[in-house]
Amino acid sequence: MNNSSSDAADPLSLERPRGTDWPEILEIDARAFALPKPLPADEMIEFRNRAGEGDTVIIRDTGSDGRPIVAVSLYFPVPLTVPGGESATTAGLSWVSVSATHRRRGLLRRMITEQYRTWREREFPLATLTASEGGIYERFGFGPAIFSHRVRVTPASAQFRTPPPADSRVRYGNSEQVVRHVPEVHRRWAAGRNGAITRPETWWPSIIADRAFRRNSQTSGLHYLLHADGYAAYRIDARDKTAIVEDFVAATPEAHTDLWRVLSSLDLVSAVTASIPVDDPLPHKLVNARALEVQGRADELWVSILDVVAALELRTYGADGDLVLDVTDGFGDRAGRYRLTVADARATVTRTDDAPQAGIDIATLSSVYLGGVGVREMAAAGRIDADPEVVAQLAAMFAVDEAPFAGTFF
Ligand SMILES: CC(=O)SCCNC(=O)CCNC(=O)[C@H](O)C(C)(C)COP(=O)(O)OP(=O)(O)OC[C@H]1O[C@@H](n2cnc3c(N)ncnc32)[C@H](O)[C@@H]1OP(=O)(O)O
Repeated sequence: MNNSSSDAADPLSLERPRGTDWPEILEIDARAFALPKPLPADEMIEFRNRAGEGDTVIIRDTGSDGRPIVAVSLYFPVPLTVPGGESATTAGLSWVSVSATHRRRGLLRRMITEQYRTWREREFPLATLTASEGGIYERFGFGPAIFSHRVRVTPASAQFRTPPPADSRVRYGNSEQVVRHVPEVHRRWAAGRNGAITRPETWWPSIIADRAFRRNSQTSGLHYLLHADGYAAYRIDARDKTAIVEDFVAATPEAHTDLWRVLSSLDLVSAVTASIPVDDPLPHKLVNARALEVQGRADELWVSILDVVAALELRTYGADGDLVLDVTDGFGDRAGRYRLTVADARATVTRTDDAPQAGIDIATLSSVYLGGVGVREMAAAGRIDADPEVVAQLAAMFAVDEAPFAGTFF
């Protein structure tokens, strides 16, 4: 597709935006996401740098006065670490907005159909997204693949089992130290962490700038705690004296303990909130595990396997095996039978006509791909059609040592 597509009867034209369209795109997006105002100009420039590396589509209502843009969708290249440590460049779908005046007329479906065509052409093995609502994306072959826990730690009762070191090994960082240390340690952490998103260079200026639109009059700017092998960024909400951890990276167990020890002993702070992996060791490091309360579970990252062969061959596996999967796909072109043969943790995947041992739809396969959703749970929910011994075999193959965690919203 070159610049626009619409037929004579349909005034809704799907196009690639021009540079001058961006202020209008930001307005549509702010309105659709119920934000107080569009991104400020400096943020917009950095955002367009990100978007420029992917692809943006808009839909223009050419039949209305002013030919307004009524829908937008874009993707960035998002590097994701898969089980075994390989980094896959995924198509990270984002900023999907349809004007309230044009909703439920198939505009989202039209944009995703076009994006999907581009992703297949550009040979992305996977697509990813962070979802505003849970009921939208399964129909397009996405499944929630990473869950996280929203936790609240009460400093008054959070005492560590081990005594504190003489020196905390943690210091507050000034902006120069943050720029030098934070992207580097984040990269180091993400390189080996199942499910981690490695933030591209173009993302950092906006993250570190922490511009005023990210907070209100009662919340502070980010305070960075730096450790040789990690960091934590939190802001204070002065209304209830809570610390909100917005970013936490620990590349070693020691950094995890040292940073949490400081966070959970902030004077005059009634509670510390954070999003952590579902298998985070923090509660077990505390004398009283109830000092950490799990307040909710969030679907942190959705995944869609775009190329079944490439995606399944990218990750490593917990057990050897040889199974034929019958994959169904109600949206794209991924349906078919695939033989998955795993030897020494690596897979060979081929298309086959052989009889399948398990039936699974593409969204379910995408959910279990990183090991963050269990094969047994999905089979028990009726989402995988297989005999119990095949389920046990698949579960052993897809098992991972640590639950995936993305750590970045986009
Ligand atoms: C990755 C991200 O960016 S997540 C952010 C998504 N955006 C938002 O939440 C912003 C506010 N919402 C919106 O802008 C719009 O309502 C959107 C983008 C969610 C939906 O756009 P629409 O153009 O109305 O969707 P469209 O008419 O193409 O619907 C496509 C399908 O999704 C379904 N659908 C759309 N929105 C929802 C929803 N919120 N919950 C459940 N199903 C939905 C439709 O019923 C339709 O189903 P079908 O084709 O299987 O019959």
